[in-house]
Amino acid sequence: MVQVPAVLTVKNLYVYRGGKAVLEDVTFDVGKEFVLVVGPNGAGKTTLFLAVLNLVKYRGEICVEGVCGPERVKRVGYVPQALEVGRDATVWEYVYLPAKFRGIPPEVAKAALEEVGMADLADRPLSALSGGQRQRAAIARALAAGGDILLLDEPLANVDPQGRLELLTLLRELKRGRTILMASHELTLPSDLADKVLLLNRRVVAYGSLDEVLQEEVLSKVYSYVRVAKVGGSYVCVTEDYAHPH
Ligand SMILES: Nc1ncnc2c1ncn2[C@@H]1O[C@H](COP(=O)(O)OP(=O)(O)OP(=O)(O)O)[C@@H](O)[C@H]1O
Repeated sequence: MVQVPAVLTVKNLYVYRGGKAVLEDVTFDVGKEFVLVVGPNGAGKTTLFLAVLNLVKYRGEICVEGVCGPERVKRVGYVPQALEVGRDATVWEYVYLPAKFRGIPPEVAKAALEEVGMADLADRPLSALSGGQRQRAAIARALAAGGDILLLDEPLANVDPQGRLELLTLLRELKRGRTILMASHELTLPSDLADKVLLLNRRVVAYGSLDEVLQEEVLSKVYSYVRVAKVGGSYVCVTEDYAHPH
């Protein structure tokens, strides 16, 4: 695997929720690259993101270029699975609000809206957006607040095919010069999107290039049914969870 300088490092991470370990001894690092975070339901993908954001109690070390305390969060932008939005807010209000709280000038939020191709929709109420447009607005919000490390929690879920194509194009552009972790249930994605795959199931089951991890014998360690094919420029992976992932 190509070695790139680490931006985000996670070392011996443990998280307990509801009295049980949901992440155990998780260690990996990520440079300026795009990492797909996969694993069955309840594998700990969202919990990993919450720990990076300092939103759950954890044991272990999480650092952004040597900053391991809560200040590291200023570098991290988060796009949650369910977008908590007031439906009356406009795109601009939604995108600029967290940046405003951090004292970031509006120009940065404007540039973020432009980067996701939504500058012309700034005055539109969020309730009038499609699923794909909402995801793009959420990405702009995360970028505007200063996040050059982006944590995207299943951004392709509930997005129609056209929106999906637009999002994939945007994600390819965003990954230049940034660190992106994207949780996904779906493993059928263009192979040039991600640089690496982190296969989680409470622990790190595998971490490596797509060719290394998207293999039936690797994926079958956590999924009950797996078929993988490489078709044209894409991996086509069909998986089914075990009834009890742990
Ligand atoms: N607030 C909570 N209190 C207690 N346990 C929780 C809480 N939130 C999540 N969990 C548990 O933590 C484990 C990991 O959940 P998490 O949401 O991180 O997994 P995930 O991989 O993101 O799952 P999914 O793919 O279904 O979104 C699960 O067993 C879940 O039941």
